[in-house]
Amino acid sequence: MNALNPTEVKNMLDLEKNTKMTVEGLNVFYGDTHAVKDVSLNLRKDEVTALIGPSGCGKSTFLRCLNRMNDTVDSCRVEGMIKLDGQNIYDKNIDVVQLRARVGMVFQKPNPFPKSIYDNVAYGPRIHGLAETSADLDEIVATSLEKAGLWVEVKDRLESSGTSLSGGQQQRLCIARAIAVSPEVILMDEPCSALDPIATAKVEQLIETLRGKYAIAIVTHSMQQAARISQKTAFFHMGTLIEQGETSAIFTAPAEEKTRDYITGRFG
Ligand SMILES: Nc1ncnc2c1ncn2[C@@H]1O[C@H](COP(=O)(O)OP(=O)(O)OP(=O)(O)O)[C@@H](O)[C@H]1O
Repeated sequence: MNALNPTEVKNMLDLEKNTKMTVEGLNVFYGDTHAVKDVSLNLRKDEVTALIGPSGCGKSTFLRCLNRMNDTVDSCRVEGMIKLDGQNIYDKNIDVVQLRARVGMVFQKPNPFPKSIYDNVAYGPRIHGLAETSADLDEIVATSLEKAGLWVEVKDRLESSGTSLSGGQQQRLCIARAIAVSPEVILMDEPCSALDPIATAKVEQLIETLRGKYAIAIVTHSMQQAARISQKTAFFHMGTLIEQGETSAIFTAPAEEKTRDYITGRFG
């Protein structure tokens, strides 16, 4: 075998250094339904990865395995290996509450708690003991709201209910809530599908500002959105990962016919 040249070695080390999560041979079943079939995919800490594909192809199931949200579904069985920084997240010694702080999630429908804006963001840091004093907590809440691009809009009404905000603001509040516990990965399951175009644009801008600070995986039905916000794209079809790669390549020169048919709107 030929030795690797220095550039190849550097590329391999960079890849290793920037990989946050690795998924190898993932199979997921709901009873007899084989929802995800032998999927292997890595998430890098400096990138947004978009998961696309027609309804029912297993995108959400895949995403929900990354922080063990599927543990809550009785019929769900997960096989294969998912590692966070090299550690198997399905290991019996893993504390799932800690895991979900490290791998946060934002859902399709904004789901703020029926509490004040302040308490929505403070909830996680409180239960994880991240603030020693109330001033520390104030600081975490303010910083998280700033990072979520919501601070200016809510700083004078922190005691108002989170549910009193507009849909787009609620979604950014949910992102602030995820950020508040200093996650390393943020999973987003169609975070804009319940939002109007202006609120969608704000969330997309926010994702762009979060890129590089967190590994981000986003399920989206909008191919325009995937093209705008992601660096990597993975195309699923009937539980199988058909193709993955640079977003620009997937959308301009897909290798697989199925991918081409999907992105050109022939099915889905
Ligand atoms: N809780 C569940 N119980 C049983 N089957 C489920 C459950 N959740 C998903 N499935 C099945 O698993 C398969 C994959 O569903 P999944 O929701 O992951 O697809 P998806 O690509 O995210 O779809 P969509 O784009 O419509 O949200 C489907 O056949 C679905 O019916």
